[in-house]
Amino acid sequence: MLTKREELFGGTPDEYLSHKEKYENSTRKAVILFSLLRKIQEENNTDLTNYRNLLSGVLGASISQDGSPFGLHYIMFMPVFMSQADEEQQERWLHRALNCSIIGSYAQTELGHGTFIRGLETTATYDPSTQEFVLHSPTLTSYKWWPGGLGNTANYCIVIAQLYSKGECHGIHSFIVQVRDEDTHMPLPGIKVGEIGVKMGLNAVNNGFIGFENVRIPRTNMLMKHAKILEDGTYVKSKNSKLIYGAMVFVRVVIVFDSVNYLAKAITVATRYSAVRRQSQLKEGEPERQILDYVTQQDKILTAIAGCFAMKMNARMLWDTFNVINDQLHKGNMERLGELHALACCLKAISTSDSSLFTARCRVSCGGHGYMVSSTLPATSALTTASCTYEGDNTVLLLQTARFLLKTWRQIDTGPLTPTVEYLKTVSAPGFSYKWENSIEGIIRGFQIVSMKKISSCLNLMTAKVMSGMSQADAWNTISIQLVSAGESHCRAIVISTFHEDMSKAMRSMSASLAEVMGQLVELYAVYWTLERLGDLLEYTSISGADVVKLRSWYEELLRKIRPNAVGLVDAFDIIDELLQSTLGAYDGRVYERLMEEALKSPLNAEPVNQSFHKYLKPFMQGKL
Ligand SMILES: CCCCCCCCCC(=O)SCCNC(=O)CCNC(=O)[C@H](O)C(C)(C)COP(=O)(O)OP(=O)(O)OC[C@H]1O[C@@H](n2cnc3c(N)ncnc32)[C@H](O)[C@@H]1OP(=O)(O)O
Ligand SMILES: Cc1cc2nc3c(=O)[nH]c(=O)nc-3n(C[C@H](O)[C@H](O)[C@H](O)COP(=O)(O)OP(=O)(O)OC[C@H]3O[C@@H](n4cnc5c(N)ncnc54)[C@H](O)[C@@H]3O)c2cc1C
Repeated sequence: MLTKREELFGGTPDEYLSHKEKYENSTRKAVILFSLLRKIQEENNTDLTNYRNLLSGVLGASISQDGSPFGLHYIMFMPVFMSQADEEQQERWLHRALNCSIIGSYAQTELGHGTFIRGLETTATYDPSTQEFVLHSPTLTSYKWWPGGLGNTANYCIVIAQLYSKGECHGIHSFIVQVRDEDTHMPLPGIKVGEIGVKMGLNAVNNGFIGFENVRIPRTNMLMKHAKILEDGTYVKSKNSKLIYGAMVFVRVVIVFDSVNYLAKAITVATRYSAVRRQSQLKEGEPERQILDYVTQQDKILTAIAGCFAMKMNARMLWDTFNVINDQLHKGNMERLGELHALACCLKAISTSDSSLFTARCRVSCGGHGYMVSSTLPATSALTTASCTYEGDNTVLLLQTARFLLKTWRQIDTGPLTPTVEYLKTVSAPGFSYKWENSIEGIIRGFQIVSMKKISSCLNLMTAKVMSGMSQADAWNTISIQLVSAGESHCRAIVISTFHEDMSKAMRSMSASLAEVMGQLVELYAVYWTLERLGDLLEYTSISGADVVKLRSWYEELLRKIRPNAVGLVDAFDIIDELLQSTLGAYDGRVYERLMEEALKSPLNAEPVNQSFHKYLKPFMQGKL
């Protein structure tokens, strides 16, 4: 009798399963895991606060490196319900979703549209004679494409469609639609649903497509917490049209935590392997060195560790900010919605692009063995690059942040600013003077000045172009590279200052030795990004060549100091081997034995001579083909 653990982590490695077998196996494992999660849920009432803990349980423990067919059910279907459905609808469906007696997905993106959601083509036309909506996919490009779990798993999904009533279009709204029979799982009439095929990664997520041929759903299937359609077809608008976007903000907040989880896996593998792997002699005649002793290796990996800790603290800040503002939104106070959207956008963009960049570095830092699927680094790389696209393409999200920053800058003199942007006022105040200094505080100030000057320069450029006769939209597009850069600089200033402030607070309750190591990570992160963004700092601050020389030695000194604690730092993530799923990163360090053990599991090693020898090779080599 297999234990739960063996059931979850045993069997043929996913990499040797067919696409279909991989899905079936991940569904089998998901059912085991989510039955356990369902038990946890039954012990606690689940609202948005502890919902995130539950969700990070889902994400952190998503046991297959290829994701899970139930992921979207937890990540979007339920949060959208909690934020967009009215009391009666939550009563009707939420409990069933929470105990997984229905499995949902979230269908927004279409073949033809992902970013520009106001351009979505799926329609929901209200028919007052039957008090129903008619859902329809008018074109091939209107087919929903990408929704996780929709291919073969979900029997319900939330569909985002253009709402028409009395001949008028009221824009995109959310609808709950049953897509498969709850008993037979057959697609319901008028519904064409399937799976989109093999992807670069996440091949257990079961991303699907769906098209509607005049499918009728009751009026009360429109999620009506904000906007409504009355029985006679009267449209009641939402207090704020942007509230429909709310779920995307929540998921972006979760993605920041998720990018930390993925990066923690990659650096655990790369760091442990770099402590085990010995290669080359530093001095003639000496034994070969641990590759972690090479400063170039430390440059790749220790900066990733610092980045992981930095983003973890910023994820917590974002979650706290989300909760504060979400409470205000529930009370009808929309004042900080724009700030929350801008913060969620830039932190989602920067956390995922950093995670993708550092994970790719971890892969190459492990040489050829880092290219083995059994190292888990290729799959983690495929995961992190996907996160730069889903829940909003990173470029587009940084432009959203820039849009908010320009609006803020235009109003800089009209009153106090909200917390995440009040530094703009400080560093632009008359009489504010600043001279570069090689210190954490000096670096934070420097990044804040760069951000402020970029935003100000973008606004001046936009104004000049519009004054010269260019349209607002063309001026925006012309300088959009600088707008993205302004969004990134703003985010980097926030990440460094949050890491420094929150870590300084945490260090007060640490032992002196631990506090020293944590302080070194903060310095390493700040100095690394200073050296990475030297161009901006030279353009907008008084940093000098002499400062840069000193920064470089400071950086190298930090790598030397952190090196002895590198393995201890990643062990602190405490990722069990079954979740790490890595021949290179397993806790026992038996790298070579594990590589060989995994290789022997390859079906190609089941027999000494593969059948292709007799069918192809031998006749070929004998000139008979
Ligand atoms: C956890 C990880 C596991 C894996 C899970 C994978 C899940 C993936 C699931 C998905 O991918 S679901 C699909 C996700 N799709 C997107 O994120 C689409 C991205 N596109 C957009 O969000 C919008 O199209 C975009 C913001 C880019 C532009 O929309 P609009 O053209 O309506 O906005 P516009 O730029 O004109 O701005 C209109 C106003 O809305 C505001 N706004 C836009 N999005 C908002 C938002 N989300 N929240 C609050 N406000 C928002 C914006 O700030 C602005 O306010 P102001 O007028 O006051 O300046
Ligand atoms: C693994 C994965 C899972 C997903 N899961 C889901 C899901 O469950 N449900 C769902 O609804 N969707 C899902 N998606 C879809 C995802 O949300 C979209 O892919 C994403 O929103 C980007 O849209 P797009 O693919 O149409 O890219 P596009 O918007 O076409 O972007 C392509 C390029 O155009 C650029 N671009 C687009 N608009 C602008 C602009 N205004 N200014 C400047 N540049 C621009 C982008 O920067 C990018 O470089 C998933 C995607 C992936 C990869």
